[in-house]
Amino acid sequence: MPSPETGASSDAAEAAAERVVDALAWVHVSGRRLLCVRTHGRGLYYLPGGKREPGESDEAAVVREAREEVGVELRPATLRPFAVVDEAADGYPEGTRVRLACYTAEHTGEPAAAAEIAELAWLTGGERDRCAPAVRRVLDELHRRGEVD
Ligand SMILES: Nc1nc2c([nH]c(=O)n2[C@H]2C[C@H](O)[C@@H](COP(=O)(O)OP(=O)(O)OP(=O)(O)O)O2)c(=O)[nH]1
Repeated sequence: MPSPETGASSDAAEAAAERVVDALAWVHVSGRRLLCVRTHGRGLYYLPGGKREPGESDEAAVVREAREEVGVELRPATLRPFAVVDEAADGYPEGTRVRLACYTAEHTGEPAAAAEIAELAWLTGGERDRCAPAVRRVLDELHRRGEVD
């Protein structure tokens, strides 16, 4: 049976872990717009992505999430880190952050809503308010670089 001290510290570790959502996302621009997804039941747009499964690498996780959410195959050899964004997590209790490791990658297939995705949207910088905070940061950077309208 764990001692009270062990119990307390593991509770604290659990609480701390819950305040940061560690996730990955695929950044894909086409026609000067950023590919975004909206999950069923949510109002704001996300980047296609999600959390790693236990023991999964970033590369494997982003490839899997792109396949599950938008039905495309990323080419692992072309994965490049774009940015790691630390922002308020959407859909979690106040104070929760998302640490979103964003990657670009070439792909095959045409993005289409799959699994829990209600719809896709191709967004410009002017549509940033429709996005979760982490996506606003990515859109702002792409707009600043002149890659999205
Ligand atoms: N994919 C993604 N998640 C984001 C963004 N912004 C943001 O706050 N999040 C938060 C909300 C999501 O619930 C969480 C990502 O994890 P997820 O819940 O989609 O993960 P998952 O696909 O592994 O899903 P699950 O098994 O937990 O249902 O991060 C974003 O731009 N993209």
